[in-house]
Formats: sequence, structure tokens, C-alpha cells
Amino acid sequence: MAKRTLEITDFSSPLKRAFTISRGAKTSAETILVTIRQDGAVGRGECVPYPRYSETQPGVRAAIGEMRAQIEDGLSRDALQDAMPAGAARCAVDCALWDLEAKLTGTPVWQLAGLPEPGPVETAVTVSLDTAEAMGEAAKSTPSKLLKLKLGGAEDLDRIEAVHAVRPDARLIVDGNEGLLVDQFPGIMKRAAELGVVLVEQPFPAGKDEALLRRPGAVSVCADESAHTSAEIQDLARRYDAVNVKLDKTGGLTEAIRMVQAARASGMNVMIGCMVAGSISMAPAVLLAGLADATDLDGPLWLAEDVVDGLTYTDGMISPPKPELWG
Ligand SMILES: CC(C)C[C@H](N)C(=O)N[C@@H](CCOc1cc(O)cc2c1C(=O)N[C@@H]2C)C(=O)O
Ligand SMILES: [Mg+2]
Repeated sequence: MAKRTLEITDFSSPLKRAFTISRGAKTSAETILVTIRQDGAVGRGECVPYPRYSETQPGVRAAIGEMRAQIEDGLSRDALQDAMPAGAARCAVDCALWDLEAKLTGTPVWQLAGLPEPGPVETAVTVSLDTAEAMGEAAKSTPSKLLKLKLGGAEDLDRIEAVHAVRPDARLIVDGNEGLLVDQFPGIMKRAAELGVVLVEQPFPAGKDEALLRRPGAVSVCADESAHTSAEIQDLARRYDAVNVKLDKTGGLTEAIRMVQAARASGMNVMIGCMVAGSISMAPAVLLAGLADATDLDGPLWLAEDVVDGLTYTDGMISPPKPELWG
């Protein structure tokens, strides 16, 4: 095998408007792009370092840099799974190796991975955390029938009611990002179904979610911040009905496929999610959408500028990635 070369590039990409969740607001997306070249072929993978898990851009960059010699000497994707822990750094390398393999063999990643051929997929589109009135206004002009509302405070039921009032046609995913108030949760669950809510995501902090053992079962509850890899699925299945699989948490597509399979084996539903990032980050996740019950891959819609040949979004539908983009 000809020697590979590894390139690691940091990006800070301005957002169209501020993105706010229970933990705070963002006006730019900090990502890292890994490019691996071999025999004239180029593989790319993107990741989002997540401060919630103590990841930073310099830290993730350094972790990938420490793997330089092994990657350039031909580290296989299988060996990568043991050589790096789950998380953003491994995600970028794993996705770049999948893309490189596709480019070197002329076989698309979905075929290499034994996944269904990707077609158009419906994505949730996020309404950022704000006052109930402002979230209702935002929902009116959000072009999808699957909306994801960010929650996190005393006004949460008002927020859901305000959005449902102006978008009775929409199915709602509500995401607490660990910030829901425990005493408000039963009230939200009681009204959820009649307000169009189909999924409640990560209401309470990871590790402090005992209240879910006693909840009424009308609307599904989905783990996000609590769920990283397939190893946690059996435990999560005691408290959650579904799991949000994100490649930045699993450490790439390879473990994400295993996590989806583990979730199914435990009877859980699956959502494929994302962080705020562009189309190179979304493309591998789009391939998993065919195995999922819900898809939340609206990252590029928040960027002021996406990459060339990026994914096409039309009224909440994503077209399959072109090979020029990834895979
Ligand atoms: C990408 C969309 C704007 C949002 C997406 N639908 C979504 O809801 N994703 C995550 C939210 C995680 O976003 C966060 C939270 C945070 O505290 C810090 C960051 C991000 C992010 O994407 N980049 C920075 C690191 C979800 O909770 O499901
Ligand atoms: Mg979430």
C-alpha cells in the first residue's frame, strides 16, 4: 500500500442565527475536518468536539495528531476502533477511512457497510430555545412537518402549546438537553400526545434520570446525552424507549451501525442525530437514516455557508449525498 497522508483542519463557521439550547447559545460551529490521501484518492471525515463531554477543538486535534503515524502507515478501520476511544476524534478518522475506501474501490459506503441504498429522507428541523411566542413565530416559517423544539425551563408547556397552535400539522420532538424541570415533567407528558409530541428527548441530566422509571408510557422518551455507544444500550433500555445515535458520540459510522443494531436487539427505537455542523458531518449519518425511526440531521441548515456539493434540503427532506461530497 502506498503511504497515506493525513491532514487535520479546524473550522469556525458562522451560523445564520444564534442556536440556543438549555445549556447556552452558539453563533458559530467549531468543527474539525480530517482528510486522508492515498493513491490519488481522498477521504474526508468531519467531527464536532463537544464541551459537554470535555472535548475541545485543540484537544480533539491533538488526539487525531497522536494517531498520525499509525494512520499514515495504513491503520485499518477495524484496528481504529480499539486504538481510539469513542468520541469526536475517532468519528472524523473513521468517516474519512470509510470515504477513502469507497473512493479507492469505486464502491459506495452504503454497499461496503451493507446498509440500505439511501433515498430522500425526512429530517426534523430545529426550533431554537426562546420564549413561547418567539418559538411559535419561528415554527410558522420552519419548512418541515417534523419540528424539534428545544426546551429547558418553566415556560416549556407554553412553548409546546404555542408551536402546536400555529403548526397543528407538525409532529413535534421536544428536546430538554437535560434541562427539564422534574416537577413539570408529568404535566408535559400528560398533554404531550394531544399537542402533537411524538418524542421527548433527554429530559433530565444523564445519570439523574430515575424519574423515567415511573413515567406514564404514552409518548416515547429518547436518550441523547446519556447514550454514547452500543455498550450502554442494555442499561438505557430500562429507562428510555429510544436512543439518539450521533456519530460524534459513537466515534464514527462503524460503531454507530453497531449501536443501531444493539438498540434494535433491545427493542428500542432509533433516531439519527447531529451536532451543529455541515454536510460532510451529516453524510455518513444520512446512510443510517434508512435503519431509523426518526432523523434529525438539520446541521447544514444552520450554517451561513456549507461546503461545495453539500446536501440538498427541500421542505424538510434531505437528498442522498453525492459521491463528490462523501461516500
Ligand atoms: C444541528 C442542529 C442545529 C441541532 C440538532 N438538531 C440538535 O438538536 N442537536 C443536538 C444539540 C447539540 O448541540 C450542541 C449543544 C451544545 O451544548 C454545544 C454544542 C452543540 C453543537 O452542536 N455544537 C456545540 C459543541 C441535540 O441535542 O440533539
Ligand atoms: Mg438532543
